[in-house]
Amino acid sequence: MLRTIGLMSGTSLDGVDAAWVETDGSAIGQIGPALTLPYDPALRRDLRRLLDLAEGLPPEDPFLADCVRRLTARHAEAVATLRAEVARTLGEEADLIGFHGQTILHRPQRPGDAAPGRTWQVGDAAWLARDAGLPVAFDFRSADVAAGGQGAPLVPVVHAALAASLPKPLAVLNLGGVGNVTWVGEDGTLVAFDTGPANGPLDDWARKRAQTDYDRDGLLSLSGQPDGGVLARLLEHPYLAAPPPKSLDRLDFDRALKEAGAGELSPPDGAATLVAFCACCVAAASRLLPAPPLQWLVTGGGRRNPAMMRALAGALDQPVRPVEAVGWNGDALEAQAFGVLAARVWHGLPLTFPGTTGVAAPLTGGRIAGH
Ligand SMILES: Nc1ncnc2c1ncn2[C@@H]1O[C@H](COP(=O)(O)OP(=O)(O)OP(=O)(O)O)[C@@H](O)[C@H]1O
Ligand SMILES: CC(=O)N[C@H]1[C@@H]2OC[C@@H](O2)[C@@H](O)[C@@H]1O[C@H](C)C(=O)O
Repeated sequence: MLRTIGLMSGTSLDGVDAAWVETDGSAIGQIGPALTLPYDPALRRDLRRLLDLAEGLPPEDPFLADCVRRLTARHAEAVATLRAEVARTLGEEADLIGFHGQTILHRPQRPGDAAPGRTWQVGDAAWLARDAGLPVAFDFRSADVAAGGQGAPLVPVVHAALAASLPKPLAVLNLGGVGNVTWVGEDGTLVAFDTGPANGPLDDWARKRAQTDYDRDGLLSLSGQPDGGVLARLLEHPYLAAPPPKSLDRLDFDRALKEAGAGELSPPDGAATLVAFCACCVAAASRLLPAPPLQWLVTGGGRRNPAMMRALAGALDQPVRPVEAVGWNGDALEAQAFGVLAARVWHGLPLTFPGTTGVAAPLTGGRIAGH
């Protein structure tokens, strides 16, 4: 087994998650410590700006280069801190790093698109490999997009490995900036796709209208009422009923939100409407699954929002529980997954599947720096 450190900087731009896990890419051995290093407000703001600029940005843009340098340095700090913790608590080292980087643009090919798809994760893997003195697996998504796949989600294969002994069918719901679901059938069949926006628009709303980074503990949304009209207009979005495979950019619903009139609501009602919309997106996703799951296990920061968990319980017909109910760590899961995916890159195992990204056949991907 390889001793991996997985690193994930998700679409909510709140910081980098790092986790240590022993794995051969298929089985998961010892699970070690995990941590999150938050980004300082300036880096958060600049990464958010990068998302808006990404489309026309040349790779050598100096603002981009500066963001990449600061982002990579924070990842290196996370690696060093976690390695010290692993040495102290387990007496272990690491063999391999899995470095997702920061997605700044995600536009896989959609039906009818003339242009080829594109997905862009930034981060300096070669620099990180030199700094850590370890090989670094990176660029997990582009081979899949180049082969006509969605390039996301990637974590389902790891959800399935973790869920090996749980009753099926099972749904794992990740509520990060964007939401995504993994459905695992009784025979191991995997179906996975992005459900819709999750915390991304809610974070933007909280920042713009309530001067807070996010809807902490659901306080803002719990004090408002969803607006039926705005919600009904949002629910007409064709993404929701479209069959998988499908995936989203962090900003894909911004225009729809504006056109639906979400911006005119009061801060609490706007937040309540965004929470309700996220839950309705998940309910729409549930109608696209091959069979109803026995339960929904919720991971990602959204599970910490009581308003979100309440809305989900109301919108879904099956029990909804945080992943901690089955002993997983919902703050570390994505980082652990990128450790496992790094081992898969190392061993040349497929990362993506027809049921996850829509590639024609299981496909390998990723590259290794510092090897
Ligand atoms: N206590 C809390 N109350 C409400 N919301 C919370 C709380 N803690 C975290 N969140 C939400 O979770 C978000 C972070 O979630 P997470 O770390 O899963 O996202 P991510 O990994 O960046 O995104 P993605 O999975 O889309 O890549 C925060 O931006 C915030 O909106
Ligand atoms: C392009 C990209 O970075 N997508 C992320 C994003 O955040 C959640 C959702 O959208 C998911 O599809 C994906 O991340 C997880 C880690 C995945 O690939 O499984």
